[in-house]
Amino acid sequence: MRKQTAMNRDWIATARTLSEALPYLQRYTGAIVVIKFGGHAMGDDAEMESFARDVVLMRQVGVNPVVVHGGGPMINEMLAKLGVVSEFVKGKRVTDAATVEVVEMVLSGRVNKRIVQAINDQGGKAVGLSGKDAGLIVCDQTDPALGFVGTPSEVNPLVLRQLFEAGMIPVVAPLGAGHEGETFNINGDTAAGAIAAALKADRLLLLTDVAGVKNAAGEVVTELTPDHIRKMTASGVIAGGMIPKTETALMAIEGGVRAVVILDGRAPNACLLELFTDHGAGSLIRAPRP
Ligand SMILES: Nc1ncnc2c1ncn2[C@@H]1O[C@H](COP(=O)(O)OP(=O)(O)O)[C@@H](O)[C@H]1O
Ligand SMILES: CC(=O)N[C@@H](CCC(=O)OP(=O)(O)O)C(=O)O
Repeated sequence: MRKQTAMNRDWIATARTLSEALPYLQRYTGAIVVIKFGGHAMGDDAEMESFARDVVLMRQVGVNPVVVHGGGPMINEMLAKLGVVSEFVKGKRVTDAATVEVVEMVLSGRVNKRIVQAINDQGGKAVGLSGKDAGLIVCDQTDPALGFVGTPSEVNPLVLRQLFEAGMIPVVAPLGAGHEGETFNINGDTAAGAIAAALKADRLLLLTDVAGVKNAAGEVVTELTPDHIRKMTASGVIAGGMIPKTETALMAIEGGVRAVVILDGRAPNACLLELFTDHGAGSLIRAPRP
């Protein structure tokens, strides 16, 4: 008789996880999942590789993933080398004409190409672009006090749909074009939300460096409604970089996205856990069920 060793018990658990994934794989076939990959979630090469594998696996099982990335820490690093200090107001960088040039160079150059390369190294076909390509994101100025910071006013996702049809994975840098030919710096969460709403995505995953949205006691809240978010923001429990994320979640849900999840992108296989297992991860935000 065959004995169950500790090792083959592990294999049985792995097989069970794969089998349990079936209903989720079926649910997400053909689904559009927009993933915001924040600068703080990018971490080291091993974390980047794990993220890229998850994205390639999603595509392999029939999901249409779109990666929209940030890169705030990488912009800070470059600005520091150039001796420029930048200020944030409610999570958005005050961006003058010289700063927007650095922002575009870092986001469309170093950060975008690192992600594209990581996905392609895992056997995916990633295509890097920014919101300025093919009229993807047209912006209005958010507030004159913030300089070249844009709020998406028009999103034309045709180029993304064409890339899906060709089996490719779009990787989008959060920049937009103004009506006068200006380049606008868009907060990565805002850009991801606008793209998710234009695509009426099934899921928007906002990957960051905390396990989810925390309450006043510091515990992660696993399910939130727009109303909870408004109360937690008014009381100051949601602050700093979490504000653009939760604002984005509200906007995306109003715009027709089915649900938004804020989760820790540094946790191994965070996206797969969220999409394909019973466990979920992070904080799920959706409109209350009628
Ligand atoms: N209620 C909250 N729950 C969780 N994080 C919060 C909350 N309020 C503020 N934060 C802060 O928001 C940060 C995430 O935003 P940010 O640093 O801009 O992330 P990213 O670079 O991934 O976009 C967290 O690291 C945390 O310090
Ligand atoms: C207007 C604005 O603040 N733009 C952001 C764009 C990058 C970003 O959003 O990066 P993370 O997601 O890594 O924070 C910035 O300049 O830092």
